[in-house]
Formats: sequence, C-alpha cells, structure tokens
Amino acid sequence: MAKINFGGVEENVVTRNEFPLAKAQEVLSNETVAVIGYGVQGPGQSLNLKDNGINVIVGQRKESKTWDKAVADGWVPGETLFPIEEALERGTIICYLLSDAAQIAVWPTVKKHLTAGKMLYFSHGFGVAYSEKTGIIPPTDVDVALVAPKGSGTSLRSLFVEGKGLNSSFAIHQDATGKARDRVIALGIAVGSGYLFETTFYKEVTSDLTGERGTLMGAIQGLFQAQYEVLRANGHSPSEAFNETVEEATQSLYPLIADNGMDWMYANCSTTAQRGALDWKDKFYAATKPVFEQLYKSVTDGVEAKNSIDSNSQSDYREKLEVELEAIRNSEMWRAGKAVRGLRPENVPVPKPEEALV
Ligand SMILES: NC(=O)C1=CN([C@@H]2O[C@H](COP(=O)(O)OP(=O)(O)OC[C@H]3O[C@@H](n4cnc5c(N)ncnc54)[C@H](O)[C@@H]3O)[C@@H](O)[C@H]2O)C=CC1
Ligand SMILES: CC(=O)[C@](C)(O)C(=O)O
Ligand SMILES: [Mg+2]
Ligand SMILES: [Mg+2]
Repeated sequence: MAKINFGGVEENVVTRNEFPLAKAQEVLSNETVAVIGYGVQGPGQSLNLKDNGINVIVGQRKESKTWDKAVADGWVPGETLFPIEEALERGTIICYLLSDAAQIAVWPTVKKHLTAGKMLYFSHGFGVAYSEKTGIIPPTDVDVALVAPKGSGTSLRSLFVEGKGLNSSFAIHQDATGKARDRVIALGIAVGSGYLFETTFYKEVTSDLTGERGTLMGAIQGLFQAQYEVLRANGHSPSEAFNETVEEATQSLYPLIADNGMDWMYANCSTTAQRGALDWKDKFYAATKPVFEQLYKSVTDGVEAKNSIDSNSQSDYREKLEVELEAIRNSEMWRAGKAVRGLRPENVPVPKPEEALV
C-alpha cells in the first residue's frame, strides 16, 4: 500500500501501481463473481469487471425492465445472466447490489447460498452497519467486505470507458478465509476504481449518508434554489438567474475546482469576485455548519437509516419518488435549465453556410 499524506495526515491507499490489474485477475482467477442487481451500480461494476477479464455473471429478477437492460448490454440468459437465486448458487463472490431496502427483503434467500468460503461483497456499509434494522447478519464462515465507489454507477462505467476511474473506499468486516483483503482489493481494482482508501462499514455509511444529504445532493439543490429565487424576486430573468446560479458553476467554475482546487479557481476569477467571495464564504460557513452538525447527528442517531428503510420499503416508493422528482423538474429553475442546456453550442445544430447568411 502507498502511504499518502493528505493535508498532513498519512493514510494507506491502494493504487493500480501497488495492485496492478494483472494481480487482480490472478487473485480472482478461480472465482465466479455474481453481481446481484442491475440497477445503477450493477451495470457499471459488472461491465467493468467483464471488460477487465474477470469471470462475472449477473443475477436479476426475470421479467423486469433491468433484466431486459442486462440482455441489451450483452449478458446472455442461461450463460452469464440468471435469475437471482441461480446466480447466488453459482457465485463464489456475491456482489450484493440490490437497493439497500431490497437487500433486506432478499436477505433470507442470499443467506441460504452463503456456503463456507464464499465472499459477500457490498458497495455500502448500510446493511451490515445497521444490522439491527436490516437483519443482515452474515454467517461467520464467509468473507464480508465492501468496495464503495464514490460516485454514481453511471460515472463508474463512463469514466472506465474513457480510461479514468472513480475513487472507492474498501472495508473488511469479516475475514473468514484469510484471503478477504486480497479478494476485496482485487475487486476494487477490477470494478474500475481510481485509488482505494480503507474504512470501516460504519464509517462508510455515516460519511456516505452525510455526503449525499449534504454538499453532493441535498445541500446543493437547497443552495441553488435559494439564490435563484432571490435573483428572480428582484427582477432578474430566468436565463440570468440560472446562468449565475447553476450553469456557470457546473460548466466553468466547478471544473476549475476539480482540476486545481478552490484557491486556483478564485485566482482565475476577477479581483472583484475574489474580494466578494473571500468576504462572503465565512457567512455561508457559519450559516450551514450547524445544519451539517444536525445532519451528522441524525445519521449517527439512526434516524436517516430508519427514514430510508421506511420509505424505500414501500411498494409505491418509485411512484412517490417520481412525484417529488417531477416537482423539481417542473420548477421554473430546472425548466429554465433545460432551455439553457438546449442552447449549449454542442446542442445547437450548425446551420449550413447559406442559411447562416440569411
Ligand atoms: N446508485 C449508485 O450509484 C450507488 C449505489 N451504491 C450502493 O450500491 C448498492 C446498489 O444500489 P443501486 O445500484 O443504486 O440500486 P438500485 O436502486 O438501482 O436497485 C438495484 C436492483 O435492485 C433490484 N430490486 C429492487 N427491489 C427488488 C426486490 N424486492 N427483489 C429483487 N430485486 C430487487 C432492481 O431490479 C435493480 O436491478 C446499494 O447498497 C447502494 O447504496 C453505492 C454507491 C453509489
Ligand atoms: C452516488 C453515491 O455514491 C451516493 C450519492 O452515495 C448514492 O447514490 O448513494
Ligand atoms: Mg449513498
Ligand atoms: Mg456514495
């Protein structure tokens, strides 16, 4: 493992240099990796594993949209695509990539097929860390570990195809065979991770629930909406408000942060912007820090896990979700956003020269 200094704190990480793909292929050479679930992570991880030369099969409910998607992606029924129970039977490593709520429902079936020496793999600490709520308590004679890609399965696949990779955490909950560490790191490399950092199931779930409710998803919509509404209430057009709130962020300034950090983004904006941003950042920090503290407590108190399980286990979960997403989609801000995206130069057809002259 490489020791890397992150802002003054040394951590052990694994990169493709210490653990090349060839080593991952060797570690997994006698395994059948069964990816259970073909939602968001399932396709990304299974296709990357396959393209990396790993023996992988997919287990998915028959007669579901995602079964059809798996077939469209090249998985062959009866050869590499099976109903869940058959895949569980065939797999020596079970990648449990159903939604966290579905993992609770299907657990009794999974447990039946966890014979000694197999590995149970997750991409979230949820099921095991909240075992008193989920009932997921693996038998003691199997390895239990996780690789949690820090991003959507959609990006895991698209970055892999571009020759890049998402960073992932990994954790070992149970090492029954003495090989859990090699197995999980091999899987982490083979699913297309950038670098891997070590954590525990509990730390993974508490940080992940915080991040997605916070800056990654929840906070960002709240922040965008608040600024957009203030601009609109003061007579700015939707186009102006959307460009100053979202489009400039995602198209120009956030990619600069991604490339070289916040100070570099500031340094590449005007002196006027720099002064204002430096003056106002502390006010936003002070306003939001208590909310993040409240959020973290809600996570560690188990409230967030309970809310997720309660709502995601309902049979009409998808319909209710669609109503809430529809409300966001239909808000003026995101309708304006759709129009703005449509006007990006790459989305505007180039007129033929004679038309352009008219
Ligand atoms: N969505 C993402 O990009 C990320 C997900 N994760 C974790 O990865 C795991 C998988 O998450 P997603 O890919 O988002 O799952 P998902 O919500 O897309 O669902 C995956 C599959 O579960 C199946 N399913 C749902 N209910 C079922 C039931 N009752 N019986 C049988 N199958 C059922 C669906 O057909 C689907 O193929 C979770 O632990 C999640 O927290 C981790 C990082 C990112
Ligand atoms: C994409 C990801 O890692 C999230 C936001 O934590 C999730 O989908 O659960
Ligand atoms: Mg998450
Ligand atoms: Mg996450």
